[in-house]
Amino acid sequence: MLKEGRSQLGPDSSQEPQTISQVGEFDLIERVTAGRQQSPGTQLGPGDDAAVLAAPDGRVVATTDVLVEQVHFRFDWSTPHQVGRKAVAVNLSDINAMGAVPTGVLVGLGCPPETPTAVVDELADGLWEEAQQAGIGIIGGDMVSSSSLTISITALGDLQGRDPVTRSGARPGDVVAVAGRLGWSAAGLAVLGRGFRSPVAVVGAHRVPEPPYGAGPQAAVAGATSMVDTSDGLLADLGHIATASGVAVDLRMEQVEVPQRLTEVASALGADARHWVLTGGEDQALIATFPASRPLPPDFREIGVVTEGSGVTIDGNPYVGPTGWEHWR
Ligand SMILES: Nc1ncnc2c1ncn2[C@@H]1O[C@H](COP(=O)(O)OP(=O)(O)OP(=O)(O)O)[C@@H](O)[C@H]1O
Ligand SMILES: Cc1ncc(C[n+]2csc(CCOP(=O)(O)O)c2C)c(N)n1
Ligand SMILES: [Mg+2]
Ligand SMILES: [Mg+2]
Ligand SMILES: [Mg+2]
Repeated sequence: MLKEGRSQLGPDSSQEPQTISQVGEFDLIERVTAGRQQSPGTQLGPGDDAAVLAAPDGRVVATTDVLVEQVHFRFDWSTPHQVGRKAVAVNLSDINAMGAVPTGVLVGLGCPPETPTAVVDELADGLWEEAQQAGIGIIGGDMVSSSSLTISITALGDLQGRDPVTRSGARPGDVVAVAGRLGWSAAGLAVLGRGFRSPVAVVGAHRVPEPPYGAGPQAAVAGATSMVDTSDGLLADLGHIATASGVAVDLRMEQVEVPQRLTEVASALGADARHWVLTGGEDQALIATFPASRPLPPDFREIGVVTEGSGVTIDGNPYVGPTGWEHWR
């Protein structure tokens, strides 16, 4: 609700404000935070100089991902609600990739003054919906004026007494496995980029990723030696494991599924579905390595092996071309 005296409305102050500059900073904060349900671990939520969260494990997992209009999303391709969900999902995905469970998120929002109030309302609903799906709340944030709409999220998580699963523990002989979708978001991006709005299965995957929440802790319990989420692309993100662990990774292409749905979309667009699966980002799948002696946890499927050496190969051959998204390239 708007508080009297704060809003700078035009001559007819009974009108609902159309833009956020008419609402003002503090009423906007009130608008996006009021009446929301926090998790039991939140001892102090939004409203003070900082929030206070319980840290049951005694350690806190912390990660940040920033999303910028025209770089990470477009409002002619996605609704504000979808953008809000995606912004939280990509952050919770990094908590998942450490083998942790999320405990709270903080949301920094930069908006141009002419941003419609309805856009921020819907964005906030999307942010909250994805957070609440994970059983957490938005425990704080910041609102500033900016030239393009920017969402900077910090996610916090709990290791539940387990060691974090880092990028650096893969060992020769380990199996490489994946949980979640690969290539779907890139297919959706290609469809939207050509001016189409369907098929909804791929467009939806681009608008709101579906990270395999729960598979991260599952991998940790199953003894994963390394893990990363796919934000830039399978080959690029596997490259982070190879580099950090000082090993080579070889993908076995007969094990890497190229879904029929993606093949159909690719053939309609004259594109290459295999390329989407190997280098498409933003699916927020998990790639992990496991000792070959241990059974893979249920959400994971084998896609390759870890060997001695360096870099990522496919059936022993290097991949030619960009392996994933890189900013400024
Ligand atoms: N400006 C920065 N200052 C300090 N550390 C940073 C900065 N930018 C990135 N990092 C760190 O570098 C590492 C890699 O960052 P990156 O953003 O690639 O990770 P990610 O979130 O897994 O990937 P993505 O951004 O594609 O989702 C992370 O540990 C991140 O915290
Ligand atoms: C309008 C628009 N154009 C292009 C893309 C594709 N894209 C942007 S950032 C990124 C990698 C992950 O980002 P980060 O590394 O910052 O986490 C990808 C694949 C998009 N989502 N929206
Ligand atoms: Mg990551
Ligand atoms: Mg990330
Ligand atoms: Mg990235």
